[in-house]
Amino acid sequence: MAPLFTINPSISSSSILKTPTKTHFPLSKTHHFKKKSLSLNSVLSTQTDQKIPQTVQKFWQWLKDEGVVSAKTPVKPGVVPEGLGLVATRDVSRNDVVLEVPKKFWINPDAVAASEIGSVCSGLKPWLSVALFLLWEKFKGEESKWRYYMDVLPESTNSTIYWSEEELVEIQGTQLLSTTLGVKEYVQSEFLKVEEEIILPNKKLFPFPITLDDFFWAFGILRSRAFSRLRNQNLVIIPFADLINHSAKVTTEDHAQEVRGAAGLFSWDYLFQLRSPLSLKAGEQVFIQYDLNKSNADMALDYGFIESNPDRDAFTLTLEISESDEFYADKLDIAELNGVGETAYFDIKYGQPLPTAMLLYLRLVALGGSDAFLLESIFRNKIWSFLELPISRANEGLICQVVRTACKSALSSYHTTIEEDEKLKEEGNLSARLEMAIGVRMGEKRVLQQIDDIFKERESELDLLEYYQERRLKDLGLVGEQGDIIFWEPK
Ligand SMILES: C[S@@+](CC[C@H](N)C(=O)[O-])C[C@H]1O[C@@H](n2cnc3c(N)ncnc32)[C@H](O)[C@@H]1O
Repeated sequence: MAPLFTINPSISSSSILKTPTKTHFPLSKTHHFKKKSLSLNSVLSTQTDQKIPQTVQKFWQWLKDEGVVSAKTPVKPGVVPEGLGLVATRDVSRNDVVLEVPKKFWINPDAVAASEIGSVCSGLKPWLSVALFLLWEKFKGEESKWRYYMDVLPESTNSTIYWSEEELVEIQGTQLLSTTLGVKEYVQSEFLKVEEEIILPNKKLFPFPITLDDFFWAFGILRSRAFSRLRNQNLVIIPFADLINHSAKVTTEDHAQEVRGAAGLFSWDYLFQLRSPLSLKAGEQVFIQYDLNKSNADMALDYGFIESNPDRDAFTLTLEISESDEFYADKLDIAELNGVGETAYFDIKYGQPLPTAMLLYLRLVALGGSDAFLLESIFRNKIWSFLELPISRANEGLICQVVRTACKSALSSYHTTIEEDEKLKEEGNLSARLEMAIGVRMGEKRVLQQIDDIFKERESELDLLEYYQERRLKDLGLVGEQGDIIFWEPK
């Protein structure tokens, strides 16, 4: 029998915010803010604080000049352990509006369409057009309307798309590594297409060389800073609002919204409005929750940091109906009738039960031998509900065996054990990237271990489980409560 499941990452290349790669950003002559890890208290007191980089001070002045912020705005940019962040300038109550940014300062596909490069970007995927726009504005340097914003953008993050080969060795065997490589390949191929179809044929619009590294920079910026949960806005960068950092302490996600309101002295427009999810004292940093559903591997790829919370540990199991299965067509038909396909992905999270559909799918994939009659068309409408419970000892045993073998094989492909990782963590003194690598590989292994434990326990219960034929006899009233067969006795 072909392998029941392969272990590989699921990469969606359809949307930027689920997909992307490496490097250095030599780009323009404008100087970039270099991340520093200063303590919060040392920073933010006044507008002219020398510890605030010049670029940030100029950005703040620009926001004031443009009327985006005023004396009423209760936050300002500051240097914090996460790079730049937003810090309260006075006490803020939970749910208070901390900032509003008018639509004319949003960078989204509409802004690109209205720009000089709009005509050549019209057929592009939204993320590609915004990425090109960022690069185009960046290269314009002093000429750019967005120069003060461009100057506060980081050169890179700790996202795995920027890791060196040596650093990537630390996530050897992980799904994060396969996803990272897949995303890098995807971004590279999109870059080559855009270069050939848009950049090179429009030399007047793009008189400067755009390298793959530049493109990765733009991709990383989008991936780590774009807001995607606004009504009508699937991909939008909001300068100033994008300085906000994430904290696990925030457990709600609805902090941002689009409202209509005053955008300057005489005009009304849509505003991006951000509320503080927590109450704060003056001088404290404002945080939001980026995404409750992302695993640590997603966070490492998108934002370049992870949480120590084991609830973020996850592993995606990929199960498939093999084309070489003699019942391939019937199984596929049944799967499709029930909303799954030839390949199914199941995200397993640490500490949470297995997804319900996973056992059904496994039982279907493993169906064969004397159970194969259930695949006949007369059972087509009922088979999915039959699969909710164990079918036969052979079927359930096969599932356990295959899943456990796959877990063990996946576990052996990591170059360290959970215990070795724990020891490294205890020893401390790790770089941010190494700490992330250890956290993610340990998390994946913990989930694999958990899956193995679940199926190990199930394997030990195989003799105690009730199977399809027994249930059927019971339904027909032919089996007693104790499992004894009731024979018909003529009176
Ligand atoms: C939307 S930006 C926030 C502003 C950013 N700190 C800066 O300096 O421009 C998201 C990036 O901030 C950093 N960041 C946000 N929250 C963080 C956290 N809790 N721990 C570490 N880094 C964080 C990561 O580099 C992430 O990619």
